[in-house]
Amino acid sequence: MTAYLITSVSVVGAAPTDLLIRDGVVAEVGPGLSAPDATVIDGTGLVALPGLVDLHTHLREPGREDAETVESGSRAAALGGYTAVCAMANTSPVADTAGVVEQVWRLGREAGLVDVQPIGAVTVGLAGERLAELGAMADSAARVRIFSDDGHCVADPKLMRRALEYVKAFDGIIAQHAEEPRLTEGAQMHEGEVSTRLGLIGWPAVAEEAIIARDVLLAEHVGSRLHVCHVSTAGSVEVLRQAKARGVRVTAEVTPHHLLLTDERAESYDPVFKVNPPLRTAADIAALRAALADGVLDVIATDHAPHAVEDKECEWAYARPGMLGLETALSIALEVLGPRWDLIAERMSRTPARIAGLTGHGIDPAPGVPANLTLVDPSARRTIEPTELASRSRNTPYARMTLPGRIVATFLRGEPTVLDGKAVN
Ligand SMILES: NC(=O)N[C@@H](CC(=O)O)C(=O)O
Ligand SMILES: [Zn+2]
Ligand SMILES: [Zn+2]
Repeated sequence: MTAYLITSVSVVGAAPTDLLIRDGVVAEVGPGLSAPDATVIDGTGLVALPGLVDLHTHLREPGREDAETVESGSRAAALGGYTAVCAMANTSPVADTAGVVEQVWRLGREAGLVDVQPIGAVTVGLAGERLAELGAMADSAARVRIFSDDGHCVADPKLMRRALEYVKAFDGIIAQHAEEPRLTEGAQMHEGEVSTRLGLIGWPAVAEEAIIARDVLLAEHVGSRLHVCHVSTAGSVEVLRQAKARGVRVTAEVTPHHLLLTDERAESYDPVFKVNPPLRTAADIAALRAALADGVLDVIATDHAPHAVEDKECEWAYARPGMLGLETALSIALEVLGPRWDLIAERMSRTPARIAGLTGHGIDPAPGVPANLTLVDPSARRTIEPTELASRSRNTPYARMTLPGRIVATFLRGEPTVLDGKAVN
């Protein structure tokens, strides 16, 4: 195993120091380290962060390997500075049994680029009718702790209650895609001025807020853990703020795209901007950013949603919702938050690792800590070229945009997965 000496690097924004990585851990931290056998990486101007952790990734395997595989998505993740991702269950077949979650987990180990932690479905086939084998998935080799029907809402309140009750036994979490289906029938974009002007059926903010309000009450009643996926509206933030003030065990995530892009992007009719929940208004973005800073929103999660060309390059109404996220998330965080490294580490690494129970991740580089970390060049700017992404899909909403920050290297348990900005394997 090669040792790595990273010189003059800022650890989460602190004054420059040296980092020695050896035998899978951070062996030493301090100025003027020497290690003759180590490969030296000049860290001048770079920031070391604990490896990023994504609570919400779609890897598409099994079933849509043309759009992404566990391996291609893992490579995209590593290039984005991630050392662990949670893989959503809306694959084909659905990850609703111990067999499928173990398959995804095993594929992740074989790829070896990030730790892939499968999320299990809440209901059989994501159909919202009966609970999946949550216990069998929890007891499987994949040790599933987060369950979600993401892509669909667990709309039936009785099923949602039973799911929350069930996972309480092993301190599991239900991660909800909050969308009241009756309020979003035929919806194409955010319901507001722009949808009226374009004549597209709207997806009202209240369809999200009503489910979150119901679910925090259910979680409170049951005393169980709820996680809210991709929060997109100012009203949702207020519901969450009140629930947290009451002590409800709820956590919430926001995506990079909901922090940056507005519903006006739909004016182009370019389906790359079609996503669920839809892009909202500037006022929503302001509320989401404030909530991310004050902690009502716990986590930035990518909702990386690769789609094949034929599912995206078609008429808006027929296009699948979803956008790529893994390879651009840190740049968007820098664009939105600026160089607030401690906040970035908290929202993109420490807190998501804690929520998912991923031991060894989300820990700032310090002696003895597993060497799961990433090196960022904050002064670099890069123009996003879809064909240069490692994802098998091309549906990035940031094509040809110039964004701050570049991932220089990523280490998983002391082994580089990315060096000089390029994937190692
Ligand atoms: N976000 C999306 O627009 N799409 C996701 C599903 C989801 O996250 O709801 C997908 O699987 O493509
Ligand atoms: Zn969703
Ligand atoms: Zn999703």
